[in-house]
Amino acid sequence: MTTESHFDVSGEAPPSATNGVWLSCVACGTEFAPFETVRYVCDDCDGLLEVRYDDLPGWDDYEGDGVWRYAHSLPFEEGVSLPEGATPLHEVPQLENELGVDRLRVKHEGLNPTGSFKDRGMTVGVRVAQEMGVDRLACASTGNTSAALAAYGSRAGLETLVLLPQGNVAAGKIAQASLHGARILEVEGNFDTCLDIVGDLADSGEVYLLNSLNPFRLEGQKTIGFEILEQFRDEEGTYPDRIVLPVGNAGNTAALYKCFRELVASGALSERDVPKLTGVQAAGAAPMVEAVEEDLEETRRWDDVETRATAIRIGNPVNAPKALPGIRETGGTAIAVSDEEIQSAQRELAAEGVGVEPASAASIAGLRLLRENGVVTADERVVCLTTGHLLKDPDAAFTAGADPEDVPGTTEGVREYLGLGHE
Ligand SMILES: Cc1ncc(COP(=O)(O)O)c(C=O)c1O
Ligand SMILES: N[C@@H](CCOP(=O)(O)O)C(=O)O
Repeated sequence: MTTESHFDVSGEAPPSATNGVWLSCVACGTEFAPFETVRYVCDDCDGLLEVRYDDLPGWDDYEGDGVWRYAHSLPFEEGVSLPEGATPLHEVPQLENELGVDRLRVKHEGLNPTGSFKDRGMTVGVRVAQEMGVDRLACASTGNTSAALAAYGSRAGLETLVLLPQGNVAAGKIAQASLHGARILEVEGNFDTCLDIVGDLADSGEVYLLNSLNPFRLEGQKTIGFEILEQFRDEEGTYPDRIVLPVGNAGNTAALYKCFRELVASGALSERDVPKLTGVQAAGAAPMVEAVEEDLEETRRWDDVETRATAIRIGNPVNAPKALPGIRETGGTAIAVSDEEIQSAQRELAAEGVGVEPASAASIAGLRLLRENGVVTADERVVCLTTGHLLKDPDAAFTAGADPEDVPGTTEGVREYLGLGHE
């Protein structure tokens, strides 16, 4: 990983900082006060903003469990919490053996309170919304962000509005947003259209945007990285060589990269221990893979996206300017997988007891391809991120799983059906 980069996260607090926290534009470096004015991008150049700290802690500064264990790396000491984080790092011995890597672990973010990693971002994002004094939160969503926003927003007593792409959101996620009290707008258009619209509403101050364009959301998601490194190190005595993750709006890729850079800047992690960030997209929605393969500075917007992994059915990843350097500077890569490969991986994870929604299984499907083409070598220690719970998308689970069988309502009838002997 190179440290000579405008993504360097060390530095002295500017006068505009509040308690050693400020915002900095990743494109031009302009600095802003963090909580005085609501802004999502740079006033000068529209570049993405990131949260900066004058004090970057080391491992010993962390205490407790979950997202708020890492409070010293966050803008506040505590937030609206359900609580979130502290998800397991599963061993998956069959997959490890079959894929042929030295170590394979699965970080299952589906075990967060609303069933996805979005809760990590919302616990911080909603705390910031309270600080800003806003009363209406909003997001565009392929489903999980809306579920998390609805839950954390209602817990904070704030109004929530979610814009979903009509016909392309899994049932479990809409059910969550609905029951947690969000106002749900089903938009004629895809996720990127929803984000364009809610972005306009946010720009005119009608809503507070809690998509991952909001830099505070990514601070919460950054804790996935801290947790993976600590858990892996505690179990294996070393750090993973590679983290493989599904990519949609590219928030997690950006957040993990920021985690690594902060740890390097504080001296808590050496550069040679930084895991290679490896993104996986569905072949029908793969602008990040295209940008990596063609060595583009920016992603091209894909207007027509299609995949059964609806969570990553995204053609214009807003965090690409943060995530592409993350992939490149850590020595990682990006790869596209088919829906069939995703479904097989979903079954393979399920066979080890790990129930995930389709987008999550993309990480395993991608790792398989990268092993087959030799990009990932047999001596690697790999963590695959699984981002959402199986029950988020019951239809996909039924399609991938076995059908229930009708049987008579008697023991004898069931015995006969199963071909078992009589007593
Ligand atoms: C289950 C799931 N996996 C992966 C992703 C992609 O994550 P990111 O947008 O951070 O790339 C999303 C949403 O975008 C998601 O809901
Ligand atoms: N998969 C996401 C898409 C939106 O991503 P975000 O991280 O920008 O909120 C979802 O669940 O909506």
